[in-house]
Amino acid sequence: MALLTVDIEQAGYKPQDAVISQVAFKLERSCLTGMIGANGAGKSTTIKAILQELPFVEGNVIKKEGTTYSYIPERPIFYDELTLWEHFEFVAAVEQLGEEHLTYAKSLLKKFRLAERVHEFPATFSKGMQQKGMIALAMFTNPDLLIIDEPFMGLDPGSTKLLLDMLEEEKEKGTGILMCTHILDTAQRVCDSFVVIEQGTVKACGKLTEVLTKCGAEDGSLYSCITVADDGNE
Ligand SMILES: Nc1ncnc2c1ncn2[C@@H]1O[C@H](COP(=O)(O)OP(=O)(O)OP(=O)(O)O)[C@@H](O)[C@H]1O
Repeated sequence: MALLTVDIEQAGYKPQDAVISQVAFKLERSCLTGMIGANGAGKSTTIKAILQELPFVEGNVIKKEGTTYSYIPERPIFYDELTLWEHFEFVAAVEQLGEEHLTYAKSLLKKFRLAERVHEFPATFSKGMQQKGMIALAMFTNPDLLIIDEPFMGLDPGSTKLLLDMLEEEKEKGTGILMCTHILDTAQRVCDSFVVIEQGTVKACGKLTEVLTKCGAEDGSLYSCITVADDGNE
């Protein structure tokens, strides 16, 4: 059974006002799935439906029993009154995680060159540092499933490379990953499967070759799978 089976008929922010419809795909273990689409296509809304944060969802999002997940939002969210390290301690306490998780957290923070800053408040960090803090917070719990919205925003080239290596390691551990991104050349290189969202619905889904064929991308590039809606202006 897949880690997560998404089969949404309709979903949105107000009852009976669908923003996405007929969105169906599966997330498997050890598989990095890239969700791509133009601005406003419905990627973040699909993620919110998966996280059960939408008031209106018709259909099903079925998690395999016992599956744990972590979510890395597009914009980092921290508690103002907690230092970065206190965030790790807080999550560890709430989720009843053992000392080995906090040891793993320290190694992640070291890799991200945040070890010296852990006792400071994240609000005083740069955007990229906040993003790396969020990534470490999501990973230290060792979830079965990682859901990541635009992970490369604000990351310097070294941190981007580090994150890509970490995603590879996560996959080797068996983690399933859903990653929303506009960095399509990177997505094309690293993702195992794709979900192309257009105007709130799935335009294509599957391995690269299937998706390129379904989208008629004759140049073999994911960029050709994304149609930007005409806003009617000259
Ligand atoms: N909180 C909200 N309330 C009402 N409508 C919303 C809300 N958030 C998003 N929408 C609408 O839902 C549609 C899909 O937006 P969504 O944020 O899912 O797009 P996206 O594919 O993630 O875009 P982007 O690449 O710009 O992040 C858009 O028309 C947007 O205006």
